[in-house]
Amino acid sequence: MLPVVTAIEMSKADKAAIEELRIGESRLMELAGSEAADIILKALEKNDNPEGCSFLVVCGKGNNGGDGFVVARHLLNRGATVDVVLLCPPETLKPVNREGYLILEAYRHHNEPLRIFHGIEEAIDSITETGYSALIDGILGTGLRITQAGEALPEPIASAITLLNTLRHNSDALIAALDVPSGLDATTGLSASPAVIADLTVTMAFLKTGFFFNEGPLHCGDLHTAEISIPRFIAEPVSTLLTDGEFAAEQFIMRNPAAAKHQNGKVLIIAGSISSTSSMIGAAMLAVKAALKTGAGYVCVSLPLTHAAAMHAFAPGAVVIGRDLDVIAEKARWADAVLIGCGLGRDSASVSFIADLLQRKEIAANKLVIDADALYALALPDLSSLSFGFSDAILTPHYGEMSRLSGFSVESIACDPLDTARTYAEKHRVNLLLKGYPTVIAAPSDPVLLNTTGTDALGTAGSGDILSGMIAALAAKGATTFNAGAAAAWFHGRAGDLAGTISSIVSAEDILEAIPSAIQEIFHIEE
Ligand SMILES: NC(=O)C1=CN([C@@H]2O[C@H](COP(=O)(O)OP(=O)(O)OC[C@H]3O[C@@H](n4cnc5c(N)ncnc54)[C@H](O)[C@@H]3O)[C@@H](O)[C@H]2O)[C@@H](O)CC1
Ligand SMILES: Nc1ncnc2c1ncn2[C@@H]1O[C@H](COP(=O)(O)OP(=O)(O)O)[C@@H](O)[C@H]1O
Ligand SMILES: [K+]
Repeated sequence: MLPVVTAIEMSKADKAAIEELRIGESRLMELAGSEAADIILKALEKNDNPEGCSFLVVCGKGNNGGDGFVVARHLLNRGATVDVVLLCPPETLKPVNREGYLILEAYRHHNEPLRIFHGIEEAIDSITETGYSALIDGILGTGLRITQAGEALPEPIASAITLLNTLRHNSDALIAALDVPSGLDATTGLSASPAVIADLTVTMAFLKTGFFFNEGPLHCGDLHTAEISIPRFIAEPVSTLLTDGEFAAEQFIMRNPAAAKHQNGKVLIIAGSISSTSSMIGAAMLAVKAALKTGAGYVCVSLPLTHAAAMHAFAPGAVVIGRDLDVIAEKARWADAVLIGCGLGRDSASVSFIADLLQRKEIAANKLVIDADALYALALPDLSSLSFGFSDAILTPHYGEMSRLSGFSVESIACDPLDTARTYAEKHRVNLLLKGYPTVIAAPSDPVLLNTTGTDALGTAGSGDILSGMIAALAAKGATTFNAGAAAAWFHGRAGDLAGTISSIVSAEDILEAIPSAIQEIFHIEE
């Protein structure tokens, strides 16, 4: 799994590479610039013949601008035409960046196809053509910190960003951002005003957390990582990792050829409810079917027995038990994992039923997936300490449920889901899967995982019930609830992708049907 770092973690890794490994800063910058030039030319499909291509490289006063000077030189070396805009007086550049700039000045004396504009006004006055192949953004990188979305950037940075976005809009030129699209906070993904909208981002050494949250995905375009000789070990321990297919495959434990149903993952699902005014049996049905489609050998579901026939018609393989607490506790002892919550209801009788269940040792000591109405109950002040008694549990809130559990507003959770999930998991000593895009999976101490599979295809009623059933199945088959949560999020996202070509019309039933393909696909990747 790839590391994903904050701006502070990146700067620590830079510092460690320079001080501990004694890699010179100019060596890092040389690699950053030459790799970026290579990646940009490949993205333009001009790697074999860059001659005839022209580039505009805009350089700020920090090291991001330093990367820009190196990119400009390598593009010139490959035969391209280059215009460079320097946004600050050259004498204010720090030595490593001034060196890059002075080399370019020296190139000019050799009649290279290079123009250097000093200041944004000179650039705007001189740039008449719109025939650039790409516009390269070396204005701001990980050094930018913003405190709120839409924060105004000062001049000349604001005009430089506007120039890039306008040229992109009025021509065929792509914007390639160096390290981070300028104006985007590399840690939070909050964007300043204005901020570069890149077609591709060539990031140095490691992906940044800000690419995945808030406005990050809207600004980055295609993500490429440049290897700049900052080895992974120097960034350890990594606090955030990106899930991938290989990780998901490892958590999917295959059936033993000689194994019977009760050896292939026994799941107990306590879900669904019926009142005089409504029925939420569908939530139980989706969770049950999802667990079966994810390969659970045996699924038992507790729901009002009046609905057993409907459940049998939908999922004949499932066994139905009623609501007797002792019968449920006995089944929990039999099960390898228990899922509680989907559609259980929020009236006082349902809440006390859930509280009774969560205090039963057969349930609390088992692998436990807690979703929906069980999260509602757990958020009540009297019950919030119950999570300390769980052996291996995962809570699966969306932002609304997280708000109730944590007391933070949905807005503040959306602003920093990574920190919200990490802090809650640490404080309550429980695993937490915070649903969203991306989904964040946090444990009390392990690194946090990010899952980026899935699209708005998953934004349909019942999609979360399906995810819970999938987590319970993977946990029952042998994974820890943390790993089962992260792997299920991966498969769930892929099932959404495979469920239909038009994401806007994907339904919960379509996602269910696509689960086997999403799992099979992983094993094809591995072959
Ligand atoms: N050794 C290193 O540190 C390496 C750094 N590299 C590059 O260096 C970049 C980071 O360089 P720097 O730390 O110099 O920072 P930047 O080049 O990102 O620029 C920081 C500048 O932005 C200004 N700034 C910060 N917040 C602002 C705000 N809210 N409004 C207006 N201005 C603001 C700062 O005063 C500073 O002048 C990386 O993104 C990467 O491109 C790479 O060359 C690899 C090696
Ligand atoms: N636009 C989206 N992109 C990616 N994933 C999404 C999107 N919208 C919803 N999802 C995913 O769909 C699921 C919805 O869960 P939830 O809100 O609990 O649904 P329900 O309560 O209807 O079962 C979560 O896993 C969430 O991450
Ligand atoms: K940049």
